[in-house]
Amino acid sequence: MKEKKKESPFSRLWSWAKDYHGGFYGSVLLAMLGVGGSMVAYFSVAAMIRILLTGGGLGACMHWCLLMLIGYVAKSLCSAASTALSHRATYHALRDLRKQLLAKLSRVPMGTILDTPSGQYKTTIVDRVEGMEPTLAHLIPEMTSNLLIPIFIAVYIFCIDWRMGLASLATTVIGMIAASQSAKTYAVKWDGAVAVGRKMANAIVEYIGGIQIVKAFSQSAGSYRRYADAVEENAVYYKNWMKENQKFMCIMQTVTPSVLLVVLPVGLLLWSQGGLSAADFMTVIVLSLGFTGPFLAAMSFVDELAVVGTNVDEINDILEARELERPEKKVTLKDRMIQLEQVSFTYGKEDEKVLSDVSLTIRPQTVTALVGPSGSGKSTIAKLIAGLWDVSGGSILMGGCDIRDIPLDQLNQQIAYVSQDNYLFNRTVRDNIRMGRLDASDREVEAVAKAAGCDSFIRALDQGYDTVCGSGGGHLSGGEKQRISIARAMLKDAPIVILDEATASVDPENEAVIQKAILALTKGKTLIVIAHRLSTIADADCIVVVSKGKIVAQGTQKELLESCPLYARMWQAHIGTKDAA
Ligand SMILES: Nc1ncnc2c1ncn2[C@@H]1O[C@H](COP(=O)(O)OP(=O)(O)OP(=O)(O)O)[C@@H](O)[C@H]1O
Repeated sequence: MKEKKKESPFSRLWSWAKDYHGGFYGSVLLAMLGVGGSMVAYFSVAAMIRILLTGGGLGACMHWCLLMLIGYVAKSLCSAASTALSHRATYHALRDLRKQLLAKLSRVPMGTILDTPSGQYKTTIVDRVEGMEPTLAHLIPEMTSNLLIPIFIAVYIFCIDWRMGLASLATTVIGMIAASQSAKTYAVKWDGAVAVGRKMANAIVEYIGGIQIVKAFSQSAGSYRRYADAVEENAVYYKNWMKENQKFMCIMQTVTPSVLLVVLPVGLLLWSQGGLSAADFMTVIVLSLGFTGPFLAAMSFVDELAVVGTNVDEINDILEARELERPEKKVTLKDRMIQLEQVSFTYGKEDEKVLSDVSLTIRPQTVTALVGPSGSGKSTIAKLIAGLWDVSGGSILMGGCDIRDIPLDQLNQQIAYVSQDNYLFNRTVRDNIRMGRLDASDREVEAVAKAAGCDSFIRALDQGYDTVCGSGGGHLSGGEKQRISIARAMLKDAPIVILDEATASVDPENEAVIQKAILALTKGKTLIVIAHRLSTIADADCIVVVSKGKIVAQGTQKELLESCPLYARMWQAHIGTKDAA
């Protein structure tokens, strides 16, 4: 079977900018008019020399002077308009591309996102996309026009005398060979530069993320090996690369403009033998001088050409990543019953099963608690129900429908999930709570905060509800973040609420307040709660004991105390801790 031809990076980039092709065509046209305008000066000088050598008058020369002025004005106006048009088209295209990338991330499995260091996403979405700017805004209009004009002049010189045509091209050909060598090494080296750059970005993101630990253990930036090594490696890589590349660039930049070194001797020889008129000789001299400027300008984009492939591939890797396969069309759910049927799950390696053969029925409007030792798989069960990951085996049904057959939006509307990390965005407290339901009024936000037991501490903050939470909620304590996360989930008013260790960071007094609030706010809803403090879930309709990825028992507290030794031990340990406290 014929293998599908890989799309070139340029056609891919061009297709990403498809809504703005008109702007790019316009900018190329204007750029060509601009370079053409700048060429008028050379043609005018050549024409004036021809006039003077053939005994023409001053009047004729004045016409050429006027044309030169018009050419200059046209060049300035057209170049400015071309730049404006190409940048407008480019930044709109880059904006759309960034939106597309972010939208894509919401459709890929969590595993893909968690397995990718966040520094890498930042580099791709911010830096690589920005790296497309020179290609779209400059390379397309400027390189095209700067290449076409010299070709036009070269044809003109060939028409005057083909030998002079060859002479005027000699240094440009050498320059092109050097430029192609530079481009070849550039493309290879750029791949390496991307790799060391990515390593450095990841190390920096990790370093900043763990800055508290670095400080707590008196580790200075220099002693943080991975970070320091990555920075050093990046610097050394660029230094060596630039050293290697320099020779090609030097050849191109010094040989190409020295066109007269060839044109003058060849022209003199032809003129002395009567093969070339003085007027034609002068015309060729002037035109060949005007020829190298645009050519060198065009060659300055060779580096950009070389990096396009790597940048486009990196962006494309995200755009083409496998998506969670979900239908678009809403389905009818019979009820809100959740059923796990022989669910197995692995985060990565097939032989490292985190859950195996888990079957569980969660009836609507009941409280189900998942308990068990650390690492037994409780959070994983919650994440699978919330649809953050796909099961590896078996199925999860909601209202009789496999959750893989429910559109992501519809599933999201059914579930409010408070995760362990209680992540808050670097926005105001009000905005963070409002993320539960974007159209909620200020009054509704405050009412839900009051119900979740956080109104009084929010009001005590410097700016009250308008206090900015800091990156990841860093300006607030663990318990405060947790309570705001609960309020956010409550505002969503989804029929199913999943609380993953929602009371772990709260002191006993507040825990009681929150428990009361949670019970009041989840009245009539299905509540799935994961709590290490067993006293908080003692009244649950069903307590599910998870151990080593399996469900070992389920029932009420009373039933489990009698029938499940693991639960009885956990309860005793919990009571013991409480007594000790
Ligand atoms: N993103 C992940 N990638 C790989 N392994 C993971 C991931 N998340 C959890 N695990 C592993 O899966 C197992 C179950 O983890 P899970 O968080 O579900 O346990 P848990 O019972 O909720 O634990 P805890 O009570 O300590 O939160 C653990 O061995 C854990 O190391």
